[in-house]
Amino acid sequence: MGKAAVTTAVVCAAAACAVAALVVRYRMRSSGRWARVAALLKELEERCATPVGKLRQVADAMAVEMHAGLASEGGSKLKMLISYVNNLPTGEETGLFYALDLGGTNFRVLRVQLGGKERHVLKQEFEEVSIPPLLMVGGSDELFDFIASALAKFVASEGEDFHLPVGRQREIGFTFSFPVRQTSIASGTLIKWTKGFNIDETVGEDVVAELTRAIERQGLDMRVSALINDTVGTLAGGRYHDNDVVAAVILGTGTNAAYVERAHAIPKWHGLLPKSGEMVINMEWGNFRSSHLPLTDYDQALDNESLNPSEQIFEKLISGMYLGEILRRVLLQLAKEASLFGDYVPPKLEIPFMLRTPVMSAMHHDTSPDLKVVGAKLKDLLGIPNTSLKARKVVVQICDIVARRGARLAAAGVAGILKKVGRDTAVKGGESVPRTVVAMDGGLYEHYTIFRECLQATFEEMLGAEAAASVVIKLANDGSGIGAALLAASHSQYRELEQS
Ligand SMILES: Nc1ncnc2c1ncn2[C@@H]1O[C@H](COP(=O)(O)OP(=O)(O)O)[C@@H](O)[C@H]1O
Ligand SMILES: O=P(O)(O)OC[C@H]1O[C@@H](O)[C@H](O)[C@@H](O)[C@@H]1O
Repeated sequence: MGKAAVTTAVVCAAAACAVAALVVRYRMRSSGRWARVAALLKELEERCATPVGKLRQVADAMAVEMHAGLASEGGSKLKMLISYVNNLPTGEETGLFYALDLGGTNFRVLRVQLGGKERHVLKQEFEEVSIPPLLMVGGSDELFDFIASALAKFVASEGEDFHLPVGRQREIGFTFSFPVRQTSIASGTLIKWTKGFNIDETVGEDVVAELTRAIERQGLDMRVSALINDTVGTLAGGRYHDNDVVAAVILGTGTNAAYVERAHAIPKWHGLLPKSGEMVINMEWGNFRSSHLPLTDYDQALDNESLNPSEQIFEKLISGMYLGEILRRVLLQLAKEASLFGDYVPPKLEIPFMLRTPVMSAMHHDTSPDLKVVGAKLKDLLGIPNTSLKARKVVVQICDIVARRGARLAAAGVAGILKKVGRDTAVKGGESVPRTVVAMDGGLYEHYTIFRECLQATFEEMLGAEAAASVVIKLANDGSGIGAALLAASHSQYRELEQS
């Protein structure tokens, strides 16, 4: 073989060796990378684990904290707020009533013409607007003026089908989805903001007075006849259609629960005992905290960097505002520590709340063989193109771990309430336990199917088939809107006139 040929052969051989070495190095690095991914996934799974024994401890702790919160003000992280609702709708309510529902993401205005026992809701109309994020952290008057102006526009569109007796004021049920220390059915001071709201000047103020002033600034002649939390509204709306409703849970941007307590079981209540012998309690369960909660470093970091550090820990584990953010934090860690998306960290993955729960839900529900929805969301929203199927599968696995932890903890919360009211077993004191209904609402519960189904299955796993058979957990869609209007009706300033 000539010299040139030998040289060529040697060069080719060397090149081949180099390529082989590169391939081996790549494969080794790649296998090392996926081993690191697997290790981090395993650690996450272990830290987020919610075996049924742990869930029972969470449920027991919830029931204990409920007792403590009813015993004295400040007795527990659970505020167990008196709602001043001691008569739930009878179904006989009649007339035109408005409802305003200020939630964590959306603001809804609603009007309803009630037709009494036989005819119930004759007609209802509502509008929903997203709350401009800047108003959540701006001035108090700006927020309430935004609400009042939306109300004024809505009232102006009132049609012939809605009618009010001559000379009467339009009345409003005001649903305010934040913790309020109520002083009556239609007054109460804001304890603190939660979720994405943070307006210092409103804290400690009477939110009905704030709204009333804003309504006057709009030149509207309307009166707030009931101030309620959205869980209380959902309970009232649920009871309107099903007399067995004893509790309501919201799983939306935030999370919370309300339930019907026996008035004599509220040591901190020094008012007159209501004739009904009952009082609806707004638990503010988002602030629940227990050593049994499976907290990870991701949760800790999220809490430390939130608007309300060390507050609303239960809410930060299970509600819509936070599930997507937890997922983002885990993906960021895997991108940094295990090059999940290759040798660079996608810049958008560094931005807090860049990954919202509806996107997480869409990826989690992707059933396509190549997970193309996952690929598209990663590319379009996070600027991560050309992800491998392997990486997409990891994303779905993390969605599953985070969402199931949230759903299982929510189920434990419901079990805790039922334990408090003695409805968590099939038989109590020799008597079979009556049918018990928990009204659910909120965009997370309504739209995140895997989350909702996991909550239901976990609840049955915790209680056992026999006890769970007497408990119905059902969606009470927009219960808080109708509920607020019903409670406005049952506390109307004209009620005595109608009864006389
Ligand atoms: N398709 C979805 N999948 C999962 N979560 C969703 C979806 N749509 C909305 N959500 C969650 O529901 C929340 C809105 O809940 P909703 O009850 O409608 O309003 P609010 O919390 O303002 O009362 C959103 O913040 C989001 O976290
Ligand atoms: O309907 P949203 O906005 O998800 O609110 C649910 C709960 O969110 C919590 O943050 C509030 O403290 C509760 O009062 C409220 O009920």
